[in-house]
Amino acid sequence: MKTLKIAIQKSGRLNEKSVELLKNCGLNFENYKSSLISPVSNFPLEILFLRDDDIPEYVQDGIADLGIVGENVIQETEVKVSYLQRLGFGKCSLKIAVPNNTGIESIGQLNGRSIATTYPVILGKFLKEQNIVADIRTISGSVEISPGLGLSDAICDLVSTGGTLKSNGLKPFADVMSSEAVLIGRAGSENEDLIQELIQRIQSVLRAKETKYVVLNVERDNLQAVIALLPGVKSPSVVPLAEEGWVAVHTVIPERDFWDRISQLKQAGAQGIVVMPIEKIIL
Ligand SMILES: Nc1ncnc2c1ncn2[C@@H]1O[C@H](COP(=O)(O)OP(=O)(O)OP(=O)(O)O)[C@@H](O)[C@H]1O
Ligand SMILES: O=P(O)(O)OC[C@H]1O[C@H](OP(=O)(O)OP(=O)(O)O)[C@H](O)[C@@H]1O
Ligand SMILES: [Mg+2]
Repeated sequence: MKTLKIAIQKSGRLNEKSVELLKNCGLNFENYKSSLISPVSNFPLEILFLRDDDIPEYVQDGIADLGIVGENVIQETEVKVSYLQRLGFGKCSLKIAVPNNTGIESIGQLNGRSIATTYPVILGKFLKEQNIVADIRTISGSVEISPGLGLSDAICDLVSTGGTLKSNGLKPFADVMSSEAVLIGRAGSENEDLIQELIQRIQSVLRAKETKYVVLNVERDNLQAVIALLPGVKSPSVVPLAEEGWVAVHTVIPERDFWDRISQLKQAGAQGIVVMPIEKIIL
């Protein structure tokens, strides 16, 4: 049988979450710091540990069948790959930032200025769309210190908490793109069946992350009111309790409005609410 290859980041921001996702899919593999390639013992898959910049090209060229990488890297490398699944981690934004005390107040004032970045392709396209002609200074890291060193008037870099900008006396000025980790592949792969199997496993893990399993007790008289508040995968399971007139309701609740729903359920008569994490939801 053919063995698939998936490329993930060797070390850095996406490594841990990528490994965790694959492990949660039930894949068994060793994850030594020195491993560059690791076979999966219970699925026809090998994991390649790479610099994230190389991942889109490896997938485009068919060296890897799949990859996990930030959208920012895909856009910057301008490769042709298919987005198979958004993964919900590595969320950040690419922003232009300027020193706190700068005279630059509007986007038009970037004309004729210099902007340091590790993303010259994305920034170049953005400036063109905005009809700005600026001097893009491509550097390979520590972008935030360049205005302080007199290397540039502004920067364009990834931001999540904003802590790095703040500690370097910079403020966000314009949003260029938002990004998260995505699963990428190549159109027309000959291993479509195996790829689909892996995507379904990944989706079942992602679905489970967004929901909680809830068991609650309620008097039969209040059962309909409680059921009306439950979304559930299908209708909830209702199990009679030893105590006459009471039932246990088993259901699945989305994480996003969890606490609102729990307080509504309590008001409707739910008691003894037990909440459990879900490992996988297979549709
Ligand atoms: N502050 C952040 N918060 C959340 N996600 C981030 C942040 N910074 C970067 N990312 C995402 O994580 C990806 C990897 O970031 P990292 O800093 O590890 O890259 P790198 O230094 O280029 O790593 P490599 O050594 O693999 O080339 C980025 O391309 C981006 O998609
Ligand atoms: O808004 P914040 O939460 O402060 O995050 C932003 C920082 O994170 C990224 O760098 P990272 O820490 O990954 O280091 P790197 O420059 O070595 O890639 C990015 O290049 C910023 O410097
Ligand atoms: Mg990189």
